[in-house]
Amino acid sequence: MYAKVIVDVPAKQTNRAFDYVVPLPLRKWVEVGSRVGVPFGPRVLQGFVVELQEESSVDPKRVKAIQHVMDVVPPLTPELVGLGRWMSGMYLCHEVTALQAMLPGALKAKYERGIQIGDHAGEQARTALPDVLDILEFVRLKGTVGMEALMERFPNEGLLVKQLIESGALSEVQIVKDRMNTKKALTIFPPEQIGVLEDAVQELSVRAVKQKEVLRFLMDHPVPIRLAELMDKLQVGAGTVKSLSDKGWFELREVEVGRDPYAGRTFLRTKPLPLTDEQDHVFQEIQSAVAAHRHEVFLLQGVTGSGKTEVYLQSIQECLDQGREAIVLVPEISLTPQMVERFKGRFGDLVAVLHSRLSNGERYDEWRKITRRQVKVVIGARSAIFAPFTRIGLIIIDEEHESSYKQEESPKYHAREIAVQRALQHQAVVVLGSATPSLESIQRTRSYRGGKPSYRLLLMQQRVAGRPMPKVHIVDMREELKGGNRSMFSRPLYKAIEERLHKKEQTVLLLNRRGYATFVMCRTCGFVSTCPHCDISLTYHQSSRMLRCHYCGYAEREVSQCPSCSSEHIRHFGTGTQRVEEELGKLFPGIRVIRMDVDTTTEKGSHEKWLTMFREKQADVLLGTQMVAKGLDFPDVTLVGVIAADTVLNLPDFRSAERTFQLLTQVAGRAGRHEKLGEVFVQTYTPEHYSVQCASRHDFGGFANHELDIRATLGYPPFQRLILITFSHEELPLLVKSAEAFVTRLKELAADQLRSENDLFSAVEQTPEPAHMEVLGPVASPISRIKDRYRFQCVVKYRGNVQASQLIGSAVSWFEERSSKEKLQISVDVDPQYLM
Ligand SMILES: Nc1ncnc2c1ncn2[C@@H]1O[C@H](COP(=O)(O)OP(=O)(O)OP(=O)(O)O)[C@@H](O)[C@H]1O
Ligand SMILES: [Zn+2]
Ligand SMILES: [Zn+2]
Repeated sequence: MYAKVIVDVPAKQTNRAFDYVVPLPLRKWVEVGSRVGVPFGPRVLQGFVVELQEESSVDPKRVKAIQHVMDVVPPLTPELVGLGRWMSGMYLCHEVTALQAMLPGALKAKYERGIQIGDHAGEQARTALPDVLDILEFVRLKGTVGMEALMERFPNEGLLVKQLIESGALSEVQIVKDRMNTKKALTIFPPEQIGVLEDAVQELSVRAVKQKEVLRFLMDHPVPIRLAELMDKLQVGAGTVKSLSDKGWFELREVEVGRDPYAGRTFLRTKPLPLTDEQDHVFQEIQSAVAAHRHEVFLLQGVTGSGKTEVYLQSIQECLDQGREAIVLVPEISLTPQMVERFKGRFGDLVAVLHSRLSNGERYDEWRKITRRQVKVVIGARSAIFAPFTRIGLIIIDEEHESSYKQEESPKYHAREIAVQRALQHQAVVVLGSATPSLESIQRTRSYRGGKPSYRLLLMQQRVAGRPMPKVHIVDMREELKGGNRSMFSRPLYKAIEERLHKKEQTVLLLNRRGYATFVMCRTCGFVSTCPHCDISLTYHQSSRMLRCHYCGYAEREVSQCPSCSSEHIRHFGTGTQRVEEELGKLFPGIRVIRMDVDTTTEKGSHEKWLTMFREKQADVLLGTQMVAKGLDFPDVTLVGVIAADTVLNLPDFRSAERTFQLLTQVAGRAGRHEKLGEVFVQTYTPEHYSVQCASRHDFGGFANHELDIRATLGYPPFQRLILITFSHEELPLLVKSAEAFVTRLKELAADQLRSENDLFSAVEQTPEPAHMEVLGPVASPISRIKDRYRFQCVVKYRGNVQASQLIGSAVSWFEERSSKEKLQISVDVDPQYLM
């Protein structure tokens, strides 16, 4: 038997599968998805088995053998291995990079695997076959057995061992000298004859109050308890407990604990709520697709507070009832304890939580619950999309428009695309939910394939219980300036905050820090410098005092007078949260402000801490960046203020209007979600802009139509797709020369393909849209130098049946063959979220 193995060296030369013999003793242990050690040149490397076959076309004398297998249960499923191949073609990354991205960090480190007796060994032992007893006995005697020792002793029992692990009779662990090891905790085991503690209490001196308290507690609760928990409960020191165990009243020893980050927290079980008509309609659609095992993608557009989460919960229940599994993605910053609580409250221990604030070890424990089939639901941020489930029925992506679903480093995948790809393999349903769906997704509900829209649109236009949407006021900051107000707070917003302080209600203030001080705007008339070729605002470069276009390279000198109204109040624009906080303090002495931004939330758990404080009304104002805009559900928030809506609007990015609309809608949605009415003030220098106007009317449809028209005219997504190619080199002249050579070659390749493609189209007379591809640039990247490397970029725009990734792949190979010694780096970003 032969295995095709992808070795763990992300390089062009190793970006293919190599053939290895599977030696006889390993045959029962190796599967597609197994990690193996293979000889490669002088070294032994880690690799992934991606295929098994009876024959190999490689000369048998030259084929080497797999040395060892690293895990009993392969960390990847055959489906994920296939996904890795797809990703490498789609996103132009090394296959091994894609596979590695699917594993929890703990598994990427150097380590060894071992087998121990599991929690359920006892049950097995009673009913088991002699073979099983042999294995269990062997492991029991050794404590921890290395993979190799086990395989040597039971070469033919691979399947059986896997079954034992699945049933919990054995458990796979990491034997590492490192921190990743499974965690142990000192635990108290009360004696079986609990009555003896009564004697102990009598024996102790009257002054040993604390010790007696511990013993009494154990008599009332005669079950094992962690030392830390007991100390916490009774407010006693470790010494007190230790002295009791030294006297032999009970046993104190270390046991392995799952690092469940939510351990010890009790989640109130919740029952499904009776659905509103709108919710029920949506739920029926989703549930019937799930029940029919029909692959379908739904776009659920529901206004803020319409009760999307309840629909998710009931759909998941439906999926579980069918014996299938569900993945829920939420943006990292919405993955708060409140969010987790809603899922754990409904599904209890069937839920695993994966997010980046967990330590490597915690993540690994959660991930193991999936491979051990202990959980049926995974809730997590982007990378949870790779959860190694084998019977997926439903994948939910909440806030599907969020740009954080796109990974910025290789593999530069979009979780939405991965979700659809995986769901296709599982005949599963995808639900993309948002109050402000991305235009890409909206367009897919309107474009038909085989008579059906690619995505199906489901709508929820009412808030639950007939609660009204908050009233949104647009405040024209140009008028404020004319009226002599130079403060960053307009008079209406000032009054509104004052009122809330008086009524003891709460306020959320949003300041967008992205794009800090980068664009130039006239404070008198709102004029913003834009590129004459691209309809995108120019970026101010402090060092050269120039304004530049990041798409086409156009540049102009900084101006000191507004070209539109000749005012001298023109300057680069931006303000920080800290300054807003100071000003609040001056305007409203004694005001209690919680500031949430990157500076105040770096510490683990700080994000949750601030939100809890705010929920408990320890502050009047929650002031922050984007992180205050999403998912928060506080009953006493009746006012939302946006300090400057324009900061996003004028970013040099074709998505800036979309992002502005999304942000304004999301943050407005935080107000008045419960009994009290909500009110929103949006301060802006461009009150007439359609993104501001539509957001103020809660008019998603109007915004989408307007924006789609513009995108169609300018040839931007979703009508054309983009690929960003970035070149970098230490020497500028070489970089420019290479980038130009690359672009020339790419254009040649594209011309060839397009010719044949469009010939084909005209031959069959059925072209929905003719294939088209253009290459813009190369121009200097917006960030023109990083770590002493200069950067240039080009943007590929294409539509129709163009194999753009493949074309770029060929151009990259062509280039690398010619210039192997030059240190030019090329990085490719398919469907980039930011063109930087
Ligand atoms: N059928 C229902 N009956 C009563 N209350 C409900 C129902 N569905 C949801 N709710 C409540 O309505 C509130 C808003 O629901 P939820 O948070 O799910 O909205 P959402 O659409 O996810 O909002 P957002 O997009 O703003 O996060 C919650 O407090 C929720 O418990
Ligand atoms: Zn002006
Ligand atoms: Zn331009």
